[in-house]
Amino acid sequence: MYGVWTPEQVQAAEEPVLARTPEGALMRRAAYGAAGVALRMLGERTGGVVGRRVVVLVGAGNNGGDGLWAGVELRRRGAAVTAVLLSPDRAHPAGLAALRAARARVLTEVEPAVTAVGRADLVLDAIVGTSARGGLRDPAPLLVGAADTARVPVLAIDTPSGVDPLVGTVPGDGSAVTAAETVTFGARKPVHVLNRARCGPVTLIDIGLGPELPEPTVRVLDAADVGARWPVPGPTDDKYTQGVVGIAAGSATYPGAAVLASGAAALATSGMVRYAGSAADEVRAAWPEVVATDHVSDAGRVQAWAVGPGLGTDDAGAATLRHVLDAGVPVLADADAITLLGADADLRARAAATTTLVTPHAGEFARLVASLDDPPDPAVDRVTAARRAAAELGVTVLLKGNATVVAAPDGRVLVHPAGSSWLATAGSGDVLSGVAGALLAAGLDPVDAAGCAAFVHARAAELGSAGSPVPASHVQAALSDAIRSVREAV
Ligand SMILES: NC(=O)C1=CN([C@@H]2O[C@H](COP(=O)(O)OP(=O)(O)OC[C@H]3O[C@@H](n4cnc5c(N)ncnc54)[C@H](OP(=O)(O)O)[C@@H]3O)[C@@H](O)[C@H]2O)[C@@H](O)CC1
Ligand SMILES: [K+]
Repeated sequence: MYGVWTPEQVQAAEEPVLARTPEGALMRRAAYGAAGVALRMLGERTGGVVGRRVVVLVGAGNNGGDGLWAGVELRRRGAAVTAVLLSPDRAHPAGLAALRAARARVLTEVEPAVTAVGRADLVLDAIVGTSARGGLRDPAPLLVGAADTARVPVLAIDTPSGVDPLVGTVPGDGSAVTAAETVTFGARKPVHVLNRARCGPVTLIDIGLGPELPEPTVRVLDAADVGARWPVPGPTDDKYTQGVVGIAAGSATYPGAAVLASGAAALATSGMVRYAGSAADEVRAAWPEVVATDHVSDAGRVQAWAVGPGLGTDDAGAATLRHVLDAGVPVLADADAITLLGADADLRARAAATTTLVTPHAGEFARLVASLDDPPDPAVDRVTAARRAAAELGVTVLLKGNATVVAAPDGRVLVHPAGSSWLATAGSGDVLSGVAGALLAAGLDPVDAAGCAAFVHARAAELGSAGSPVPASHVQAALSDAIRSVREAV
C-alpha cells in the first residue's frame, strides 16, 4: 500500500526540510534523481548517453529549476543538452548559471526550440509542477505538440505539465504533456494515480520528506495488500463460515447479468452463492453450484446481498431492493439498484441505515447524487465527488472509470489507477458486483471489499485481454488466475 499526498501537503512537508538543509540541497537531490531516470531511459531507448540529444523545457518556477539541474547532471555524463527557457527572465538563476557553465545550449526563441524538440532523443518536461494553475501557457503547447508529433519520449519532472496535479484533469484547451515516464519527489501526488495515461510509470525519489508527511487520506492497494486481504478458508471453515452471498439480479429477458454476477461470486471466494430472481434456470444451468430460487423472500440466509444488475427499475425491482436493504446484512448495490436509490429518498435512507457499497459508473453516479445540494461532478474532481457522495449519502462509493475511486463515509479513500480501458465493456460491471458481494459476505469491510474487487477485476481484464478486447465472460473466466496472482504476491 502506498499513500498519495496533495500538493499542499507536500509543500507543507517541504518547509521544515528546506529549513534544516543547506540552500538548494533539496532541489539538487530531486534533480539528481530525475537525471538518473533520464539516463536509464536514454540507455534503454538509444543504447547510450554520450552525444544523445536531450531538450529540457524550463518553466518559471522550481520545477524549471529541477530541470536545469538535471540538465547539468546529464551534461556531465556527456549528453548534448539544450535548455528551452519558456520564461527567460524568471528561469531559476543558479540552475541556469550552472547549465551555462556546463556548456549546454540555451534557447529562448520558439522556432529553433521546436526544431530541437523534434530532433531530440529525450525531452524533460520541467515546465510546471505542483504549483500549476490552469492550462499550459504559450508557447508551451507548441513545444509539447512538437514532441508528440515527432514521437519523442518525454520524462515529466514531478508532474506532466498541463495536467492538474490535484485532480488529474487537463484544463484549458486540452494541451498537456503525455509522458513516457514521470519522476516525482518526496511523495506521490494525486495526478500520478488519477491520470496514469498522462504520467506513464512513476518513479518516486526520496528527498527526505517522509517524517514530515501526515497520514495520507488517499491510498493505493498493491497486489500483496489485496492478496493478504483475500479470504482463504481455514481448516475449520465450511461453506457457511466462508460467507453466503445472495445475488439479486438479472431477469428472464436479460439473464446475462445474473449469470455473470453469480458466476463471479462463485469464483471469488469459497463461500456459498445463492441466486434469487427470474433468471434462476439460466443461472443453474451455467453454475450448478449456485442455489437458485425465484424470489429474494425465499432465498434463505445470506451474509451479504449483491443487488441490481439487470434488476429493472420498476416496482418489483424497488421491492427487491427494499427487501435486501432491510435484511440486516451488508449490501452491494449496482446498476438498476443505483438508479432506484437516486430516485427514492426512502430507499436512500434504508441504504444509509445499513452497510451499503454502491458501484456506479459516471452515468449512474450522476443519478445517485442528483438529489444532493450542488451535486458533485466527477469530471471536475473524482476524489472529492466520491468522498462527498459517500459522506452525504452514508454509503461507501466505488466510482468506476479509468481510475477507480473508493470513498467511505468516514473520509477514507482508495484509488485503483490501473483501470484497463478494456473493462468498459457490457457485463463487466456485473462481474465486479459478484466479486465485491462475495467479499462483503466473507466479512471484508466495504472499503477493502471494493478495493480488492476493483484490483482483481482489473487484473482479470488484463489477463483475459492481453492487448485485445475482452468480453465480460472472459474477465469472469480470468478471475481465478487474477486471484492466484495476488495471493502469490503476498
Ligand atoms: N519546494 C522545494 O524545495 C522543492 C520543489 N521541487 C520542485 O518544485 C516544484 C514546485 O515549484 P514551484 O512552487 O516553484 O512551482 P512550479 O510548479 O514550478 O510552477 C510555478 C511557476 O509556473 C508558473 N505557472 C503556473 N501555472 C502554469 C501553467 N499552467 N503553465 C505554465 N506556467 C505556469 C507560475 O507562474 P505565475 O503564475 O507565478 O505567473 C510560476 O512561475 C515541484 O513540482 C518540484 O518539481 C523539488 O525541487 C523539491 C524541492
Ligand atoms: K513538469
